[in-house]
Amino acid sequence: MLQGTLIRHLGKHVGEEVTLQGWLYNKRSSGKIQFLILRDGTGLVQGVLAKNEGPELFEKAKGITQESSLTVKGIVREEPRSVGGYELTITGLEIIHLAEEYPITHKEHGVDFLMDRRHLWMRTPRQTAILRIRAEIEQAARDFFHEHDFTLVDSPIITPAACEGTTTLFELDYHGEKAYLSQSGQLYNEASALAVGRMYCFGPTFRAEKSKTRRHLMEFWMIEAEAAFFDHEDNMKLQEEMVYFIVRRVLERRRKDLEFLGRDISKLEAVKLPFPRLSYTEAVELLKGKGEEFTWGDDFGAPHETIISESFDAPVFIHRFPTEIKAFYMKPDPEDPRVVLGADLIAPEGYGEMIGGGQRLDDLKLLEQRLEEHKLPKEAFEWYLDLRRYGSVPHSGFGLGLERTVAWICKLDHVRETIPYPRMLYRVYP
Ligand SMILES: NC(=O)C[C@H]([NH3+])C(=O)NS(=O)(=O)OC[C@H]1O[C@@H](n2cnc3c(N)ncnc32)[C@H](O)[C@@H]1O
Ligand SMILES: [Mg+2]
Repeated sequence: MLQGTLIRHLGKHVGEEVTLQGWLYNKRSSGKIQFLILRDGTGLVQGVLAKNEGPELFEKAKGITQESSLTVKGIVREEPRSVGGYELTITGLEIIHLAEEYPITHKEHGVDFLMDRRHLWMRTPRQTAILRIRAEIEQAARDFFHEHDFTLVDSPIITPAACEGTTTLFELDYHGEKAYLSQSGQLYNEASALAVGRMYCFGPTFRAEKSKTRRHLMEFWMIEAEAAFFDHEDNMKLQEEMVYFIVRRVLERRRKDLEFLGRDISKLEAVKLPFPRLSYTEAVELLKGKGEEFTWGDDFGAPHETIISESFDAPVFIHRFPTEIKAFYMKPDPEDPRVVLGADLIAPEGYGEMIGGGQRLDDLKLLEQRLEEHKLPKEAFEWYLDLRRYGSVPHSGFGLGLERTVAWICKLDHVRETIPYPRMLYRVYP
C-alpha cells in the first residue's frame, strides 16, 4: 500500500513515526544538518537530517534536487518556528524520481516565464492556496444550491446560437453546420427551470473577447442558476445569500490559505446581508456627484464600476439598466419600460462585475419582437420561444463569474491566477 500521512494531518500524529509522500520543495544545509522542506499538495513541512544520526541518509539527501518525488519517514514533533508548526526528524528517505534541474527556482520570475510553465507554476504554495480557495468556492456554491432545493442540470457546451451577443462567439464547424461554444447556459437553464422548478449549472463558458484586461478570459467558469416563479427581487436575494454563504464558507474553511496570500480578512468579514442596491439612475447620479462625465443610457466601464464599488464595503447591486444596452431576454420594468428588471452585482475593492442576471421576458410576442430588434435568427430560437408557448411563468436567474469571484476573495491582481489554465487573448498554451 502506497498511501501515507498527509502533511495537513501531522497535528494528529505528534510523537509518532509517519510516512509522507511528496516532493522536495526546498532545502538548506548547515554542514552537519540538512533541512528538507517537503510538500505534498496539502502543506509544507520541514524535515531535519543530522549527519551524526545517519551518515548514509545524510549523503543520500545531499543529491536530492528540487521537485524530486520522495517517500520520507520521520518522527513528528511540534515546532512553532517551523513552517506549518510541526517538524519531522527524518528516519527514512526513498527517492521515487530524481527531478531534472527545475526551471522555477525560489527567485523572482517574470509573468510570461511562469505562464509558459503554468503546469509547474501551479505546484507553488501560493498557487495551490488559490486552487484550494477556488475549489472551496465551487463546493460552497454547490452545497448552497443543494440546500435550497436547486437541481443540477448540465447545459450544453456546443450551441446553435448566441446568448450574450454575436461579437464574442467562438465558431465551430459542426459537421458542416455552424455551431458555437457556449457563452452561457442560461437559455437552456430556463427550459430546465420549467422542468425542475429550481436549477443550477456549472461549467466553462466562452467569450472571444478582443480585450486584454485583468478581468477577461476567453474561457471562464460560470455558476448559473434559474428558478421558476422567482421575480427580480427574489433573484437578487438569492444571489446575495449565495455570495454571503460562499464568503462565510471560505472564511471558515480556508482562512489559513487566505492568510498565506496576505488577504486582509477583515474586508471579507465586513460582508453582511443585505447587500446595497442602487438603481442604474442612482449610480449615474453617484458618478456625477464624484465629478465623472456620464450620459444616461451609456454602459458602465471598469473605472465606473470601481468608483461605484468604492462607496460600499460589500458587493453592490446595480439594477434597472436601460433596456437598450441589455440582452434581448431581459424583462422591461412594467413601471418604466426604458429599464429592465436585471442587475449586475459589483464586487468591492475594485473587482468589478461578478454577477450578471435578471428576470426574463416571459411574453411570446415581446420576445419575438426583441429577437427581431437584435437581428437574431428566429429559427435558431424556436425551441426557446416554445418556453413562452407552453406554460410560461415569471422566472429569473443569474451567472456568477467564478474567476472574478476568486480574484476578489483572494485579492488577486489578475484573473490569470484564478484558473488552472488561463485562456487569454494571446495565450492558449500550455
Ligand atoms: N445565467 C445568466 O443569467 C448569465 C447571463 N446569461 C450572462 O452570461 N451574464 S454576463 O454576460 O454578465 O456574464 C456573467 C458573469 O460572467 C463573468 N464574465 C463574463 N465575461 C467574462 C470574461 N470574458 N472573463 C471572465 N469572466 C467573465 C462576469 O462575472 C459576469 O458578471
Ligand atoms: Mg454582464
